[in-house]
Amino acid sequence: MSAPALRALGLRRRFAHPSGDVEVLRGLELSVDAGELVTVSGRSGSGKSALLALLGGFDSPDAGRVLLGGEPVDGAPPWHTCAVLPQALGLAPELTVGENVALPLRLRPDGDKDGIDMRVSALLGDLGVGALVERYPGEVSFGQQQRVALARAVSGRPKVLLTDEPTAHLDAASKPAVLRLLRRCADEGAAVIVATHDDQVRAVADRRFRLTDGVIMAVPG
Ligand SMILES: Nc1ncnc2c1ncn2[C@@H]1O[C@H](COP(=O)(O)OP(=O)(O)OP(=O)(O)O)[C@@H](O)[C@H]1O
Repeated sequence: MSAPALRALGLRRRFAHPSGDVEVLRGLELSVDAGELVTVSGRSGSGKSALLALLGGFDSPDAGRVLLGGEPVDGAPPWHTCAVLPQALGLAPELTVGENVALPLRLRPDGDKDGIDMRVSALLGDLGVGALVERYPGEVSFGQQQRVALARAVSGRPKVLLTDEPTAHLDAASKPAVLRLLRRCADEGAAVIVATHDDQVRAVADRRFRLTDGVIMAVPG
């Protein structure tokens, strides 16, 4: 049997503050298979973003480990292995919208370079921001930037996709396309983990978790 796409084992993370340390994760366990979409909810400050930073290799746990496809994570893996959509988005301001979305495809060692433009316009079109392809991130709204950053995260067909509140700045008309894309990524074989407060995201998930007191628990749909 193949290893889960993503596994977190006994994750602990403590942050030092002058007013007292905060232990955000206290032995957290999580296992997500390829093709699954899971949500992680929890009150503001419960540690969802801290968890995604550990899963994506942008931060190191005080104890425990993260395995991607059975291999230990040591620093941020390449985009086609694990792509992250953080709340801050992280679009490159000096690249156009289209160039940002193309980046993971250009960096993918085994990628079909001929199909890049077509995939970029298809993704941006699906998300309703196709007309923005030649603009720079600073020339589009935050909600539009969020969809561009999602298109960039998924463009390289990552095995694991980590997204932090991907619907937080979207209006009702823009959201269904984002939900469809997250679902499609999982249906095409990615392990998709979404930190969210949004019931509509939870509705399209295969499994739902809640992060409370540093550990994660499954919650019914
Ligand atoms: N780099 C850091 N240094 C110190 N404290 C931190 C750091 N990152 C997070 N924290 C603290 O860890 C806790 C969890 O923060 P985190 O951003 O993970 O919460 P969250 O569940 O994602 O919240 P939200 O739903 O508001 O985005 C908070 O108390 C926060 O202040």
